[in-house]
Amino acid sequence: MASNGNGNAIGKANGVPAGRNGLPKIQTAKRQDGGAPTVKAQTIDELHSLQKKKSAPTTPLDGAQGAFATMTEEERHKQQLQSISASLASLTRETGPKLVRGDPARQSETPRVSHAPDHHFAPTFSASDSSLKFTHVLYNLSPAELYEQAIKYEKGSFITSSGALATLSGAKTGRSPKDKRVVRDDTTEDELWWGKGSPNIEMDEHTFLVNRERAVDYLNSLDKVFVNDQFLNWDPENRIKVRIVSARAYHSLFMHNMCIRPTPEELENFGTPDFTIYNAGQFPCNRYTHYMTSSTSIDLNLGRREMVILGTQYAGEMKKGLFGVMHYLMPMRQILSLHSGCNMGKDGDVALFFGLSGTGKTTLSTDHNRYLIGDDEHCWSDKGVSNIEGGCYAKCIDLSREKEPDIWNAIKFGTVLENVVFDEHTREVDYLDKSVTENTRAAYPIEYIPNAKIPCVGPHPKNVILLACDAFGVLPPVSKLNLAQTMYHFISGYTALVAGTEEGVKEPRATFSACFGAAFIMLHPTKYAAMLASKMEKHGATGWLVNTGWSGGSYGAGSRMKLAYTRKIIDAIHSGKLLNANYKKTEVFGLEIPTEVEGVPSDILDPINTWSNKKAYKETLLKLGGLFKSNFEVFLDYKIGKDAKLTEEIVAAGPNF
Ligand SMILES: Nc1ncnc2c1ncn2[C@@H]1O[C@H](COP(=O)(O)OP(=O)(O)O)[C@@H](O)[C@H]1O
Ligand SMILES: C=C(OP(=O)(O)O)C(=O)O
Ligand SMILES: [Ca+2]
Ligand SMILES: [Mn+2]
Repeated sequence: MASNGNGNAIGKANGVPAGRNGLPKIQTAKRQDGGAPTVKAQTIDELHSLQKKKSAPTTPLDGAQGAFATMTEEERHKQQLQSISASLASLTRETGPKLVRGDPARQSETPRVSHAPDHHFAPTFSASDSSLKFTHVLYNLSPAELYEQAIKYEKGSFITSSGALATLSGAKTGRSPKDKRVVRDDTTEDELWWGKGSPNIEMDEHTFLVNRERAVDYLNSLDKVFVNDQFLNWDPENRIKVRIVSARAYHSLFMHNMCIRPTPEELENFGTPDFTIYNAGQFPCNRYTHYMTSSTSIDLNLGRREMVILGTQYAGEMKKGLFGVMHYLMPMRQILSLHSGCNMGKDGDVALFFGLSGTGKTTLSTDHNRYLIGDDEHCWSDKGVSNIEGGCYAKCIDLSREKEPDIWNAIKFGTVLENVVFDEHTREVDYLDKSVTENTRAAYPIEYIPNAKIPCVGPHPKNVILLACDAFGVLPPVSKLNLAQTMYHFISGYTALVAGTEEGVKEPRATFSACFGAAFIMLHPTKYAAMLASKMEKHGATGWLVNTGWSGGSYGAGSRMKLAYTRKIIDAIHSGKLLNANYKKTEVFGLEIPTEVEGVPSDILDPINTWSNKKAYKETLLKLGGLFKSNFEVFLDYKIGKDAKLTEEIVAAGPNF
């Protein structure tokens, strides 16, 4: 600042006499008390030990409540280690792994090493070296601790300028649905959906155990493993306890963000998990193992309540794997599991956003004017809706502060940023850069969204919005559906697979995925459809089909629907205005489309107006209609619900030409 004749400006700052260059002089004078305050430490090690106070996350008890209130910290640790030791025990050897709590690198600082009780440890000559080593358990670490672990030990971990943890997921940057297998046993044989169209590719119990042993051996061969004990489902009566054993801080932080985080009291009473994931993703499966067709295998065993991951580090496998488990467990309790986002207006009006990956569930459910219940996985029970997860997983390719401010602001300390590219020096992320993958992702706790509704539950939905990203550009931006049409489109699950989320998809391609989540459903689609129909009917919900894909031509010729327009359409659905608009019926699909929506140019509402070549439009429309018809053929033999009339209506609700 230039001097303007004010004597204080140069001579003194805050009353401290100025030294050379006008800067305040450094105080070196001795204090009256005989010296500057000194730390209460005699050695450097002691000084460092002062830095950290004992706290909750790894020792979750404040002593007051709970059945274990009388337990000492040591006893509690012992019990936790016993439970984890049981999780990690080999099924073929006599000895369980010897577990130690804490970071092996820090053992000098925390000398109190508690050994896992080795109940069946009896040294024999058959014991291998693996049973003689220790495995350190990093249990429910905090985000800060996980950052340190990642940055120290995992190549490709960096802190971005906004504080997020940038990581690389390795060779796989999307899910591998073709490598996902489900154990077919006497029970699942009858219960699950097998065969054409089903995501459940079978494997036998023995092969599962071979892969399980491989994963467990790999994990036990490491110096340390991360263990997360967390919950799924905000409906307290239907909460599921999950344990995730993984080798990377990245995976542990991802699940910390994505699952529901237990309070210290809840963790204290955690007990035995209902489901366990063994994530040995850095280690491949063995191609000589029966059924293995690549180095990647994601194996689900519902009987054992376990999942094994080999040969992929893509973190989405864990959350979507658990989603599959919920698609099995919840319908058994008459609860419908939904691959949908969910939000609620100020008046308590709830909307569901169904859609396949990349169609806009996360983007459109994250709405500054509404409460976010969740972005991806929900349950609909007799009491209303509940989120399964405790976090969101947003696509961030082309993310901008202007278009998606809430997601932008959620990318801060604690958030996992997968496979993004950033400036080497400033660590500013370039969200346009697809060098690593188009499927760049951010995983953050749901409370990072300012309007998150905690607990993440709400009343029965009023609107059921089916999102389709139509790469052909012939579906209208919005159509109002009757119940039969809603069911037809729900079972069809049409969209274009957008590049990146699944391996090998490089450009949008038409796909049909039953219930908008065929990769995750475990029962026949008509089971979920029947539940959805009866719930929508009972609670008077309206169905909508929203095309978030192309307009003005197919992919390559037209362009993606403007997000601003889609938001206006969604606003009109929420407000109830669209329910009472004027409608006309389209050819072929017989969809009811509004003639006007506030804030949206009327001419785009009927896609024919946006195509310069009307003949090409008509041909493309018929082509898509044909794809719908042939896709639906496999469902014609099934009855939906108890009422045969509904089935007939649903079949008739498809394209007609
Ligand atoms: N009209 C639109 N509606 C919704 N999303 C759009 C639209 N146009 C572009 N997008 C982009 O498409 C992507 C949708 O991804 P996301 O919301 O994460 O999907 P999902 O949660 O269903 O997997 C986002 O990157 C979003 O910015
Ligand atoms: C993470 C995924 O889901 P979504 O794109 O629906 O968020 C996925 O399909 O792998
Ligand atoms: Ca999805
Ligand atoms: Mn999503």
